Amino acid sequence: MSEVDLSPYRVLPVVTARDEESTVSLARALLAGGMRAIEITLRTSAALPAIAAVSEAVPEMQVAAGTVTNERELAQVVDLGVSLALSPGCTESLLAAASDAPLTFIPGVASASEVMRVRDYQMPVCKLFPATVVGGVAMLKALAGPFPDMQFCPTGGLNRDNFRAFLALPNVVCCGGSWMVSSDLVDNANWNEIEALAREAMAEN
Ligand SMILES: O=C[C@H](O)COP(=O)(O)O
Ligand SMILES: CC(=O)C(=O)O
Repeated sequence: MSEVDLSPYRVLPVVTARDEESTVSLARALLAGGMRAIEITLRTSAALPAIAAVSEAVPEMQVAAGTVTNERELAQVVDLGVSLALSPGCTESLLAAASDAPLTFIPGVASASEVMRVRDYQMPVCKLFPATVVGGVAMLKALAGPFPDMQFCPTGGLNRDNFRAFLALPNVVCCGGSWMVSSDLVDNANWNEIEALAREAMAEN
């Protein structure tokens, strides 16, 4: 595994790609609002071309692949030259493949046992998913006790009202969310509002 440091990004926008053109416009709006990383989830057939297009057209942006759920998808993003990949979960086969892959991998966890499984692979950062469902801030405070060496990127249920409480925790390196890239904003090409929401999220972090 290589090491991409998530700490400078603070808020990772979690994007569902519609097509290459709109995802490039979206990435430009996020960048204009001060965001320097974007997670493009493998939830649509547009995702892989959109990852390639944003990497090419917006080189200032750290492009991450999200929703990587198995070895085949991991291989696809490695082939694209992606340097950062995230998953909602942490199967043994995915952890084993990712630990040998030339990228930084952030697996998803929802329990102490899953944190232990990830730590067995010497991966220091986990996505807590779905963060607000599995205990939110209280869960992260509780995990800090047995796992003082682990850092988290809580994702799932975060919004403009609650994300700062997550970022204030010492074991939170970054948080993820889609509130600034909601499908109605993207479908309506509302880049100005996306830029404003990104700027608001990045203020005073
Ligand atoms: O599955 C959802 C994404 O990981 C982000 O979660 P969110 O839409 O609740 O911010
Ligand atoms: C849950 C999430 O953020 C992901 O699919 O990577």
